[in-house]
Amino acid sequence: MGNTCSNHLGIPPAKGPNAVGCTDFMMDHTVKGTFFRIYYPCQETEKAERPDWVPCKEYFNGLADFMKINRTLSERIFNYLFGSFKIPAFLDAPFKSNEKCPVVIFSHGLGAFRTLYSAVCAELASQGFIVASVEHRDQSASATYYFREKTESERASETSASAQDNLVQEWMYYRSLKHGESEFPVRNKQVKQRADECILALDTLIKINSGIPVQNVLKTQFDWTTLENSMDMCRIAAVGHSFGGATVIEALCKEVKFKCGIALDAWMTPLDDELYHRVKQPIFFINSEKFQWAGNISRMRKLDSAVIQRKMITIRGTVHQSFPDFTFLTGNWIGKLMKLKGELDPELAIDLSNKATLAFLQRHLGLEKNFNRWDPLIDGQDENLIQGTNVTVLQSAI
Ligand SMILES: CCN(CC)CCN(C[C@]12C[C@](c3ccc(C(F)(F)F)cc3)(C1)C2)C(=O)Cn1c(SCc2ccc(F)cc2)nc(=O)c2c1C=CC2
Repeated sequence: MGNTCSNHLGIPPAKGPNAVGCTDFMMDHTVKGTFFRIYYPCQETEKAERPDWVPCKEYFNGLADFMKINRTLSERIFNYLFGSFKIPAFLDAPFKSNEKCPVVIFSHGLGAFRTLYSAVCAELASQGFIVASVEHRDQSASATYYFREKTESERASETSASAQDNLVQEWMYYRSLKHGESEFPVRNKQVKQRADECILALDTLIKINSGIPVQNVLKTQFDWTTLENSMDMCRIAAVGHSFGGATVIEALCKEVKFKCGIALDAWMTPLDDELYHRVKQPIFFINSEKFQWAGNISRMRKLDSAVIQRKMITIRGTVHQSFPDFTFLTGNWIGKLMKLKGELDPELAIDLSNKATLAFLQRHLGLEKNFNRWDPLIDGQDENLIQGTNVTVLQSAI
């Protein structure tokens, strides 16, 4: 848990009936491969430990770049503030489920990376889902890494004794917009790559499910063959936060295997106008009260349909950062100061979002669970929810 003085802080444990395991997967040695963390229902084990929430310091460096603050100073601050937090899951715990698991592919926001949404992903896994939280290599992540083969000169230059396998770990950091560079072309190219990476992650899970051997370049203690025939490949959804919300819509458009999508405080700017009439699956927009604006909402309303279920709710007293894990990891006043927390208790906020998400997934994946008890949340029926949006959108803008 966090440092002693703030031991009430930490990412809330998942509420579902299953214990949650997590492990990492990286395919092949190129930046074009897929890299994701999976969260899954696991056997209760005492011996497995909880992994660090931020896997290595390069991520803090990347966060500093993203927030345009000095690296060395911020690395110490981040390490002090967040360095000791663990995520609510057991690293490499053995997979266990007595039924086929529905699948969720999760896409992070601008400047985030695969581990920062564990309160959402672990909750879904505790309710029986297998969740792959993708780490994007479109330079929208604060940091990410991949392996490449050593070049001749690299091999030649190293001392023969140290020559491990011939792989080099390469770090890729957040690419900020150049001065005067227009945003749309960059973000539109990124959202297309992000959707492809979500589809590649799904294809990898399909291979694993059908027993086709896939190579994980990361050395983990997890036995991937235990996932053979464990996933229900007719029940697949995409979920994402902010830029990841746009990625959900792009991915639904490209891949019909995604039966529905849930966009958490979606940022619609990166999407092509001609995409809106092409996407055919149900979509659920779960918005914060403070982040949205008329132009963004009117883009979401372009997806309104009389025949395909499109829903929107707004959670009162929430901010953009109410969805990633940071919202749980600072005290109240610093959290509000840094806009990591809204007025509503962060655990209540994410609980409402998760329950509404589960109800929507049950409805559109045809699950036989009891998530339908949270159906009223889909229509904003709760004191902390607004049906639709609090933002006033001019009728003409739709
Ligand atoms: C000047 C920087 N400028 C960059 C364009 C704007 C920076 N910014 C607001 C921030 C992220 C903030 C943040 C994080 C983390 C701490 C910490 F202290 F807790 F670490 C503090 C303060 C800084 C709140 C956003 O970009 C908001 N945002 C996000 S935030 C996703 C995220 C990123 C890093 C995380 F660690 C967790 C979550 N994802 C999106 O897809 C989109 C947007 C905006 C449009 C599309």
